[in-house]
Amino acid sequence: MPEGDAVTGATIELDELTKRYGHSAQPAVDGVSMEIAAGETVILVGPSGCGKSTCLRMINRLIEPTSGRILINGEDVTGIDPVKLRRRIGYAIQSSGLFPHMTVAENIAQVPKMLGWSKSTVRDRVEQMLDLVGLDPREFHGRYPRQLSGGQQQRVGVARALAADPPVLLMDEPFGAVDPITRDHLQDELIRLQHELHKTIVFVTHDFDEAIKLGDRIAVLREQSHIAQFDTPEAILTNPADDFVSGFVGAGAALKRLNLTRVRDVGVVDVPTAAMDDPRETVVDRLREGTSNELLLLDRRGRPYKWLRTGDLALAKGSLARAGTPVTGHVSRDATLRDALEAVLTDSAGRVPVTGRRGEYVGVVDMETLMNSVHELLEADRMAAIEHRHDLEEMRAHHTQEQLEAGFGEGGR
Ligand SMILES: Nc1ncnc2c1ncn2[C@@H]1O[C@H](COP(=O)(O)OP(=O)(O)OP(=O)(O)O)[C@@H](O)[C@H]1O
Repeated sequence: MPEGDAVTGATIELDELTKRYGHSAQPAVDGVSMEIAAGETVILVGPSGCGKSTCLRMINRLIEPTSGRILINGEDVTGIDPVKLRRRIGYAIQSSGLFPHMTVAENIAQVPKMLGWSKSTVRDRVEQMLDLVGLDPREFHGRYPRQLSGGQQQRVGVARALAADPPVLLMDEPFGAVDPITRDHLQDELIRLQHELHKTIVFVTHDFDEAIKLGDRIAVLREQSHIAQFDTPEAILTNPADDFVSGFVGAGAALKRLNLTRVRDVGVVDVPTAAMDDPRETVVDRLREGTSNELLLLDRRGRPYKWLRTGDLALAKGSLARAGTPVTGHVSRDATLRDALEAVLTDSAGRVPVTGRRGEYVGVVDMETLMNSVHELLEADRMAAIEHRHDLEEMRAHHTQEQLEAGFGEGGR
C-alpha cells in the first residue's frame, strides 16, 4: 500500500471458526483461524464445496457459526445483532443480488437509508458511488436491474456494497457470471477502487488467476476449509507448500508471475533518439554513435514515432519525413511484464518503446531485458521464501526450547 494513504479498513480475525450444517457428519468448515490486516485484500480459493462461501458468510453472520469467534477491529462480533453487523460490512455476490423492483439509485441507497442518513446525503452518496464504479449517474440512476448488462449489474452491486462506507467488504465470486473481457475490466476497476479506498476485502473465487491478480494474500483451502497455504501470490507461485497447492497453481507459474510485476519496476534500455526537427547530420551522428544500427525518432511531444535504421536514410533520399518504419506497438510503464512480453513477441524486431503517462518515450524493452528481469524476480522470490522458512523454523525451535525449559522447571519443583 502506498505510504501516507489512510487505511479505512478494519482488521478481521477468525478464531477456530466452525460450521456444521444440520446433522451432517462432517463440518462444512472446520476450525479455521486467520488474521487479516486492515486494508488488506485476502482471497479464498479452493475446490468446489470446500466451504469458501460458508466461511465468508459467517463473517457477516448470514450463516451462524457453530463455534469459534469473529473479531472485527478487535471487537468480538459473534454475539452482536447480525442486522447491525451487516450494516458495517459490504457484501457483493455473483448474481449482483440487486432487488429487481427497485431502481439502481434505490438499490444503492438502501443501507444508507436504513442507517438514517438524511435524504440529501443519501442522494449525494448515490451519485458519488455511481461515479466511483464508472457509471454515469444521469444515465443509470433511474434504471431497473433488468435494463442493465451483466457487467453493469456487477458494478451497481459493488456500489451498493460500498454505499454505507463499510470498513469491510465481502465478495463472493462477484465477477463469476460475466464474460472474460468484462471480468478483466471489473478486476482492474476493483484494483483502482481499492487503491483509493483501502477497505479490508475478503474475496472468494474459483479462479486462481483472479486470486493472483487481486490478492495481497491468498488462502488456498482444502476440504472443510483447512488452510493449505496462506501467503502472498509471489510466495505461492514460486514456493507452493505441497502438491495440493501446486495443483491449484496449475501450469505456467513463471508466466503467471509476470502478471505481478510492472514494467516500471524493471530496467529498461536506452536507445539513441532524435526529434523530427533535428538536422539530418545530428541523426546520422547519433546512429553512428549507437551500438545497434537503429534510432528512435520522436514526434514533437516526445512520443515514439518511427524506427530509423542506417539504410533507411539513403532509401528515403535523405528526407526524415519519409524515412523509417512507424512504431506500431508500445507499452506503458504501468503495463505488466506479461503485456510487455506479448508486445515484444509480436513486434517484428523483438523490441518495443516504453512510454510514460503522457505517452512520452522513457526507454525500450526487449527479449533480453525481460528474460533477465524474470530470472532475477524468480531468484529473489526463492531467496525470500527460503529466508521466511528459516525464520519460521528458528521461531519454532525457540518456542520448543522455551516449552522444554518451562517443563523442566515444573518437574523440578
Ligand atoms: N444450507 C446448507 N445446508 C447443508 N449443507 C450445506 C448448506 N450450505 C452449504 N452446505 C454444504 O457445505 C459445504 C460447503 O459449501 P460452500 O458453499 O461453503 O462451499 P464453496 O467452497 O463455497 O463451494 P463452491 O465453490 O462450489 O461455491 C458443501 O459440502 C455444501 O454442500
